[in-house]
Amino acid sequence: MSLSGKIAAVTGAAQGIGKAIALRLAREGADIILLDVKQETVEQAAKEVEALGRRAIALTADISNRDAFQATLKDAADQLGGLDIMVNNAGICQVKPILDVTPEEVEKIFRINVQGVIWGIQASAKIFQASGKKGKIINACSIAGHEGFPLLGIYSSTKFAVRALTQSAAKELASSGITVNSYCPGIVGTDMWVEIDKRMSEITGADIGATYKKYVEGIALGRVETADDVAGFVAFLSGKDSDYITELPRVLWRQNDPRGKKDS
Ligand SMILES: NC(=O)C1=CN([C@@H]2O[C@H](COP(=O)(O)OP(=O)(O)OC[C@H]3O[C@@H](n4cnc5c(N)ncnc54)[C@H](O)[C@@H]3O)[C@@H](O)[C@H]2O)C=CC1
Ligand SMILES: CC(=O)C(C)=O
Repeated sequence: MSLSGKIAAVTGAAQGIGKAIALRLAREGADIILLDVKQETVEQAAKEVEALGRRAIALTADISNRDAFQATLKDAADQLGGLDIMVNNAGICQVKPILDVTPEEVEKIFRINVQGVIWGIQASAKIFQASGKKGKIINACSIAGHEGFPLLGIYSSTKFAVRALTQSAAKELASSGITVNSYCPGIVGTDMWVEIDKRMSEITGADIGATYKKYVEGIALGRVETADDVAGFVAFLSGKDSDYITELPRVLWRQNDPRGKKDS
């Protein structure tokens, strides 16, 4: 697929899945706006994009700060000549029993994982609409957005919210030709999982590495997902071949059996 001539923004692009997405979209020909709270590493990631022959702008911004996030994104899009693809990837995890979680902790993760996605949808949709572009919005959900996991309850609830936002935005923005989808990885071997494993071991007493191993052993394909696996799917959602896909993931419409029997 070619993304030549396209401009993509990726949040949380300093490392992990976001960085892999930024580099993959650049390899497909897109110029990239990379945004993260980590200044040094996001600038380094932008240099890697430039080394692929693409234009890159590194932004240091916090997606939970609506005004600053939206203003820096708009400036960068103006500088590069527009925006075609918005990847709302940045997010944080939290490992804690529901009974122990504090109001500050709940507020923090919802401000980043949920509000940050809302501000990203708003900012990019307004840029697409102003330019008349049929842009693509792609949000980071998770398998935890489909099933609540023990000790990941608050995190899971933020990802359920991302799924709802994706579905609603897809319906609201379809008339502007904007598609809205999300990716829902399982266990991806990034720093996020290093942190989850460490926190799980503090809470449960399991050895370091044991929780990660247990989760990975349950994967049907027999190996952990990589950031590049996720980036490949996001590249598909960014390109022309996915033009008629919106509101992914969704529960497929249940159809009656044409022979007259109802499916169960
Ligand atoms: N690693 C995994 O197993 C899975 C991850 N995900 C989701 O994928 C996304 C990326 O995850 P990873 O790359 O694994 O995480 P990571 O922790 O390795 O990287 C996240 C990046 O987001 C940035 N970030 C965090 N808060 C930010 C904020 N307020 N504003 C701007 N940037 C911020 C961090 O600085 C970091 O560079 C997250 O939304 C995560 O919830 C979903 C399913 C599985
Ligand atoms: C971090 C995350 O989303 C999972 C499911 O591990």
